[in-house]
Amino acid sequence: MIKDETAPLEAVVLGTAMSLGGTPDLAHVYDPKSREHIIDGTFPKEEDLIRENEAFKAVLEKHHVKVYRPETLADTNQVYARDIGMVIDETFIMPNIIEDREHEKDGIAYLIDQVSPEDILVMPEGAHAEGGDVMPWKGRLFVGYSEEEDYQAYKVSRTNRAGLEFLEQHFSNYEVIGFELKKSDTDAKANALHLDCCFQPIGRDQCIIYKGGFKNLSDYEWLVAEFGADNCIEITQDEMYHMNSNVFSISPEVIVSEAGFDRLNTELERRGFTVERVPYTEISKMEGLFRCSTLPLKRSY
Ligand SMILES: NC(=O)NCCC[C@H](N)C(=O)O
Repeated sequence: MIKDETAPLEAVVLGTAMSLGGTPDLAHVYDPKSREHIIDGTFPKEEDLIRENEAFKAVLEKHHVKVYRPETLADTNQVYARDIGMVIDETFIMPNIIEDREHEKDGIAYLIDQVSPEDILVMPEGAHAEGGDVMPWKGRLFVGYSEEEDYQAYKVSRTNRAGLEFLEQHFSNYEVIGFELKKSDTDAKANALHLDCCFQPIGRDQCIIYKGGFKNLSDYEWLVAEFGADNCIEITQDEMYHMNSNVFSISPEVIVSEAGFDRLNTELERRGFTVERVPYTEISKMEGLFRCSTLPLKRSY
């Protein structure tokens, strides 16, 4: 059962960096930050990614979370488990994701086999959504998406209107609210790859938000009004680039955050959160962080 972003976590799929397949060539890159690091010769090494990813696993286990791993597929980047499936209520949704990453789904097939068939929802052709864009929160379903023009124009546009409408049809118990995101295939500072790259609810009624990630100012303003300005931690463009909104909630009180996010971590502690600091800078080079690395299966209510 998953109804929100922060209830105490019981079980999760954590992506793996094993058998990453080395540095991709530019023809096979699908986000601007990886692209930047390939060009600069700073694309992360598998051993460093594994070290960071295992440190995250240790923190999850310290908090008694059952951690499942994808089956390792040869030469496949499986770090970001978030995007390849999603759980809403008791339903496991198998979405249509970017073709370059479709193969990653094979790694979690063994887990999906354990879900009863009536709890599996397969997205129809033409509807696209990735888990990083989808967030249940207090009876609402926040969805980052692109309208057709952007969806066709950008590789980093991953959820389309048909995906949004599919969620609307199947989760009529939620009020589905779509937010168009700003996209760039070449400039990571001008790109909100997924909704969780510019926004995430935390605690019971707070959020982390980057204004510039929203294509329409009115969406950002709506969220700030909804959460209340005092309950929003606003982050800068640089903080967005370093993925400050992509922390991960183990519970309403405990947040996993990057060890070097000084301003954010201090602010979270000032607000009463327990911050579990994990070094994750190498993983951040591929335009994802903690939330992106996880696919929560069960939170307790
Ligand atoms: N939820 C997320 O934002 N996931 C990060 C995915 C990063 C990966 N390089 C991608 O472009 O799909």
